[in-house]
Amino acid sequence: MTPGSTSTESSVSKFLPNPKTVAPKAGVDKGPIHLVEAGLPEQLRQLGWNVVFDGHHLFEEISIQDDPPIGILKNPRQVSKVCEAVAKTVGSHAKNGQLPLTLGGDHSLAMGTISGTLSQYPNACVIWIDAHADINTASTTDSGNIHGMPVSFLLGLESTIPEFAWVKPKLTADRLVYIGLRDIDAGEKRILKENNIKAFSMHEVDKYGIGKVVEMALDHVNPKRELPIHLSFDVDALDPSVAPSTGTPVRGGLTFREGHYICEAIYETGCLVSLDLMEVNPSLADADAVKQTVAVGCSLVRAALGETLL
Ligand SMILES: NC(=[NH2+])NCCC[C@H](N)C(=O)O
Ligand SMILES: [Mn+2]
Ligand SMILES: [Mn+2]
Repeated sequence: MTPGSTSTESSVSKFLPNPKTVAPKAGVDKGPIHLVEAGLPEQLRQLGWNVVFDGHHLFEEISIQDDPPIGILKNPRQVSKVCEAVAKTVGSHAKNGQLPLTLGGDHSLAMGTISGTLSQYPNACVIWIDAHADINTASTTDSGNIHGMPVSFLLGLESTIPEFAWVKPKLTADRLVYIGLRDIDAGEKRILKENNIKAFSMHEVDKYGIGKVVEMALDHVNPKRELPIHLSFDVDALDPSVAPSTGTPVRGGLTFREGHYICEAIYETGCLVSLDLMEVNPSLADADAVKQTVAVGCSLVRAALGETLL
């Protein structure tokens, strides 16, 4: 076990939606396979975790033949079903006292992971590391990509689609904080303001430094450092020079160290109960870029699970 932890097991659960139907750009489903093949489970064992690896979830059984758009939302039934299955699996790992690590896959999966986490830890807070807010509703989304919407479902800001009725709005706006934002749609800006959601964009990272930003983020969602934390890390929060293989890269992102610092600081709280690493997409870059992104992904996860520099 990692120093200071009790009998928590790391449950490496890997979930991927059907690439053809869920990911706006095919290939995001292959990210987890690369992370696992790069040796992530073994690296976590080296850190002292007892890793229970669920295997690669391809969700063929959920392959829905007829999934026409709802409004402009793409593959809504498929995404909903996969996320619901993910919610159940994450919830049952958490119930067993394990720490679910979910490797994506696109960020719509966080609807599942966070629902699962909240089923076991109803008072958990969410720290969302991303270039994007992923808080569009069915009426604000321009792309129709559900990976740009999971937060609005989790907060109950989007509840007009019966296919997603299983997503119960168990998260409240005051238990959510963002770090790394820099590409926000107009409708999302309005939603963030109207709901008083705390967000540290790259502007604040530049202004205060990452140490202060993480401290302020924790002070907002977890002032006494006593609530369970779900960390949802979209690899596109990092600058594309650090993590190039991702579907929606945005320049001006977190440095390698800033990304790792966030993970280290959250681990240090002792409150982490569930972790996502999303949006590694090996099909979108040359082999060296893929290797680099996968290596960074593995090392972010290690940092969030206790690896230290000294
Ligand atoms: N998980 C992601 N990569 N999200 C990007 C979302 C981009 C854009 N805001 C959209 O809604 O389509
Ligand atoms: Mn995202
Ligand atoms: Mn993103």
